[in-house]
Amino acid sequence: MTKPKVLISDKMDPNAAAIFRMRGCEVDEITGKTPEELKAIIGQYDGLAIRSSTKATQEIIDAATNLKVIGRAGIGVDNVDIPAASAKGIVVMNTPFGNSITTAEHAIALMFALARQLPEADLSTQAGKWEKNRFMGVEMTGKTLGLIGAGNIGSIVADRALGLRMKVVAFDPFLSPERAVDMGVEKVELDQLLDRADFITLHTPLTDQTRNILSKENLAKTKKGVRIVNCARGGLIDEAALKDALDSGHVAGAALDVFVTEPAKEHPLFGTPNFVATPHLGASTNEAQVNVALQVAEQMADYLVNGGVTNALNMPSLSAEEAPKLKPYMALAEKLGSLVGQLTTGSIPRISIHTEGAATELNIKPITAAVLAGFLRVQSDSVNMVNAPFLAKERGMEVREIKTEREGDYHTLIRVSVKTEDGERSVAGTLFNNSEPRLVQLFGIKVEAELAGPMMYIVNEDAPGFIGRIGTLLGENGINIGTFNLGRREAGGEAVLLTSVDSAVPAAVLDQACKLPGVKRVMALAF
Ligand SMILES: NC(=O)c1ccc[n+]([C@@H]2O[C@H](COP(=O)([O-])OP(=O)(O)OC[C@H]3O[C@@H](n4cnc5c(N)ncnc54)[C@H](O)[C@@H]3O)[C@@H](O)[C@H]2O)c1
Ligand SMILES: O=C(O)[C@H](O)COP(=O)(O)O
Repeated sequence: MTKPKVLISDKMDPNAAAIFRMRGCEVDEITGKTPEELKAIIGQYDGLAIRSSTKATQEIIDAATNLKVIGRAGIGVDNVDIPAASAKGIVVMNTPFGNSITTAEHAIALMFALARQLPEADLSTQAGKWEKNRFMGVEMTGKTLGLIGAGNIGSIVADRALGLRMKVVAFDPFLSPERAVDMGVEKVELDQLLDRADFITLHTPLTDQTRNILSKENLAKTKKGVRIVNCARGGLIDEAALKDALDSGHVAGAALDVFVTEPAKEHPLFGTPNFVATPHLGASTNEAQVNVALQVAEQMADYLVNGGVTNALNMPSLSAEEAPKLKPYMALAEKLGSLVGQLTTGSIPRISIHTEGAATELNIKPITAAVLAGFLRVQSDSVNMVNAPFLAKERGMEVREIKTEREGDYHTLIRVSVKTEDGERSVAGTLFNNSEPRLVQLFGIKVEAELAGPMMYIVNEDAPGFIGRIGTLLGENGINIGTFNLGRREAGGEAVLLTSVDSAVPAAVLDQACKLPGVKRVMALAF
């Protein structure tokens, strides 16, 4: 088996390359490439490991003919075109916790830098000025910190600020009142935060809702003398309005680690009094870089070598505990999806995934993704569990998930139903020995079949002599039968045959089968 090949395209702790090699991947470390240079080489790689410098744009993704996974050694993935990656079936992963403490500490460090004007005091002192009376700071104890965004990093900042005896108020629409109580913060609306905070720190991703959250208007609503720290993403603050507010003295200090345009080698804010800048250093400690490098390499290698998925942003994650239990269910789900996909034509406005009995205890998302992948792969080879939900949505398919905890005829069951122009059609399967996928119902007819390899599907009238005739036809054409699975609605009624064969049935043989007495439909299937 050829080894998966990974490109590390941003500066990363050497542990990442070591882990990739240890886990059986080939790895190249090539940093500082221009987009054109990256485009020229990306086709060779199965995995791309990045930090924030590499931009995984639509153009790069289009050129990435073999790419299966993009791993971000860090948190923010605004440098990855996730819809483009999803459409191409590429998993995008990040390491959501590896650098949170370090970044929170940087935010606290910048708050202290502003409170005591540390950078200016250092410059002045080392210039031999000893300006003891110029630098009058403020105490943080007793002051109010306004957190915009109270997720992983925001909550660590809150914890440290409470340790400094600050009062913490937080604006985060997704923060539950219970979590706010646990964190020891007061949940407030943005306007209240702006009105009350002596310090403001930002900890949200950059989205349409958070872009310019500290706009000119909102900066005007802040308390006079406020100090602002942004260690999250450039674009959360209107930089021109911030410059005006610093110049007017309304804002007493601002510290930015991140900028609208990076690298920020020149900027109107540079040189403004009470302004502190760092070059996107939030995650830059030895500890955080080792954490994210180890984690991203483990996660990516897991996916490339074993198909394990952790911290993916565009597909359901499978924990190490869940994976072994879910694996046979996903195989069953994919086969059922594929069977329905092969047996139905025309537009499918709705697909329903119904679990019964033991299957209901599992995370249904990977099962749904596997059904959709099996179903849509009939139309395109490039469909996988990552892009299948996305493609289903794009094709206007409603996806329903239904659970019935009570067991029916089987202790565990997955039923896949599609709405077609001729009505609802469904197939169902179970697991024998908790591990072997079996089809148990096909369009309302009970059967028992293993869906594997090349198969032939026949719908016929139940009548004596049919089995002999079909056996003879296949035998005369040198096609060996593996399994022979029959089912019927009632004696003499509609019957189905699903037979596995050792070689694909040629079109001419399918034609001859179609002409046998009582045969209504014949199809070759493949699993
Ligand atoms: N400077 C750096 O080097 C550095 C390092 C790590 C992370 N970051 C950035 O910090 C940010 C936060 O990271 P995190 O790990 O805490 O993320 P997180 O997802 O854990 O938390 C983000 C929080 O923002 C909240 N949020 C979303 N929309 C909001 C809105 N409109 N208003 C207010 N709150 C909103 C979410 O509810 C969530 O609680 C990310 O953008 C990340 O990229 C920067
Ligand atoms: O989102 C992140 O993790 C930070 O912005 C860190 O970025 P970096 O890996 O480029 O330092």
